[in-house]
Amino acid sequence: MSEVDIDLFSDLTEEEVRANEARTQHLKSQRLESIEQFSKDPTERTLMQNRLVFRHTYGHASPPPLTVPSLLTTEECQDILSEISLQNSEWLTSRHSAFATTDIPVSSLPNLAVSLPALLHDRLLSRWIAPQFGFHPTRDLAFRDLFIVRYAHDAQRGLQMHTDGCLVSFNVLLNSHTEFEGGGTIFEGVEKPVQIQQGDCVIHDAHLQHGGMEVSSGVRLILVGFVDTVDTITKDNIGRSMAARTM
Ligand SMILES: O=C(O)CCC(=O)C(=O)O
Ligand SMILES: [Fe+2]
Repeated sequence: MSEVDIDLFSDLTEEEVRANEARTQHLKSQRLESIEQFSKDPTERTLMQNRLVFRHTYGHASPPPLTVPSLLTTEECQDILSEISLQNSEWLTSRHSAFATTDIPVSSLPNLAVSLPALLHDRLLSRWIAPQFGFHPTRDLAFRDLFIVRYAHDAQRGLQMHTDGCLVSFNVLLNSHTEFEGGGTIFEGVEKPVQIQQGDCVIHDAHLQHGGMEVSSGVRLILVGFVDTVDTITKDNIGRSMAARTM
């Protein structure tokens, strides 16, 4: 074949389209066959198997959001908020590129950077998120990001509909619901916004479209977490630090 015969932009022939479809179908059924042979118990499967089962189960339809009441006590919520005032932390608006929140990363708060992820790992990842989504309670999951978000009637009021770049997301209301009007999390397919009490937590599949309902008065403060499998978080962190070194 001469160079002029190669047209990268030509449409595939009907035969090639059929062959591609058959290959995709074959891969799908191979994947399904191997998933069916996995143990039904997530603690007996590997991390990669658990991830495959998660994708297979929720790839086409997300489960409805789940509310965990009183994940944090009122005192614990207040301690988190006092730490922000104590550190005189600056609210950032450029950490999440596409759907930016006004936020502070927990990693920048010295008295919470280690203790809060540890507490949430135990109380939320192991007890709720791992069993709910088919992961090993202690081995598989970690936080890709953990941050405190501020919505206010005279600043950022809400957040448009989006999906998060992780497997599972959650938010915990940190201040009292009496300190604002409106607010809550809107989910595709859920009629009313999910409005929780101080310390309660809403967990959801990160691919379920959701957004922050605008506050019409006052201030709403939430703790947001993006949860993923430890292997992908480690890989992305290595990639990021290598990119930083070559800059
Ligand atoms: O405001 C909320 O309830 C949702 C926040 C959120 O989805 C996010 O920060 O990614
Ligand atoms: Fe989100």
